[in-house]
Amino acid sequence: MLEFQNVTKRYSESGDALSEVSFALEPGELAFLTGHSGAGKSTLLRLIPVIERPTRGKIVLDGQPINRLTQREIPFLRRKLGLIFQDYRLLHDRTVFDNVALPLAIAGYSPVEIGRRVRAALDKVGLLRKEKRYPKGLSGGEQQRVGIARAIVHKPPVILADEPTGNLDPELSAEIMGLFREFNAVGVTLLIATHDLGLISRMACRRLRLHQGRLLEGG
Ligand SMILES: Nc1ncnc2c1ncn2[C@@H]1O[C@H](COP(=O)(O)OP(=O)(O)OP(=O)(O)O)[C@@H](O)[C@H]1O
Repeated sequence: MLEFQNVTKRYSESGDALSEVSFALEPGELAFLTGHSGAGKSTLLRLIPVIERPTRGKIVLDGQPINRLTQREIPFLRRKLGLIFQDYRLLHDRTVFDNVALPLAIAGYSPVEIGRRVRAALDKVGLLRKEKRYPKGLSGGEQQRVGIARAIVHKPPVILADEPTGNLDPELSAEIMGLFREFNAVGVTLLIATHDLGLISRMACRRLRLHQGRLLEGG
């Protein structure tokens, strides 16, 4: 479903953030991406939606090599991905409903279809009754669940999460991980970057470990 072949990412300011990284995730796999601060986790995740491009090497998503995609083709690639961030990245002047609806509105879905899909996504994360609220009035865990609903509303086959529980206490983190497991149980492929080694040990999943831009384990 996702393959990295000898991927290197060099920043002119700071050198190689990733060096010769190779791994493959099968459809329906759930893997954690770990490593010290600055190991290259965020860089690796940013290459997949083509927020950044690799310096060398090849990346294949769902059978499609993504290296040479044009700017026009990138939105179609991103429809296969659900992106989840540590800081939620919600729009604070929009309701919960509108935040989750945003990707569908951009993709041109009809209002009826948007309503149906947004409510299904909010139901999945347990926030159906809060659709009219604004993000500021929600707890951190609830805000992250809005971020997750937004990431899954278009039913992507792959979810990428960058420190999704970084701002949450252990109980809420476990809740979020429970949601990821549910998505995984219906066949979604997940790659989750995290520092939380306790959480990883409890989940018994594959671990890709980066150290100074190199994949030391799990490749
Ligand atoms: N846009 C950028 N321009 C220049 N250097 C960058 C850029 N983004 C990341 N880097 C550098 O690349 C290296 C890897 O950073 P990255 O953010 O991928 O690590 P990380 O493992 O996600 O760290 P953290 O856990 O602290 O978020 C670091 O040395 C960082 O300074």
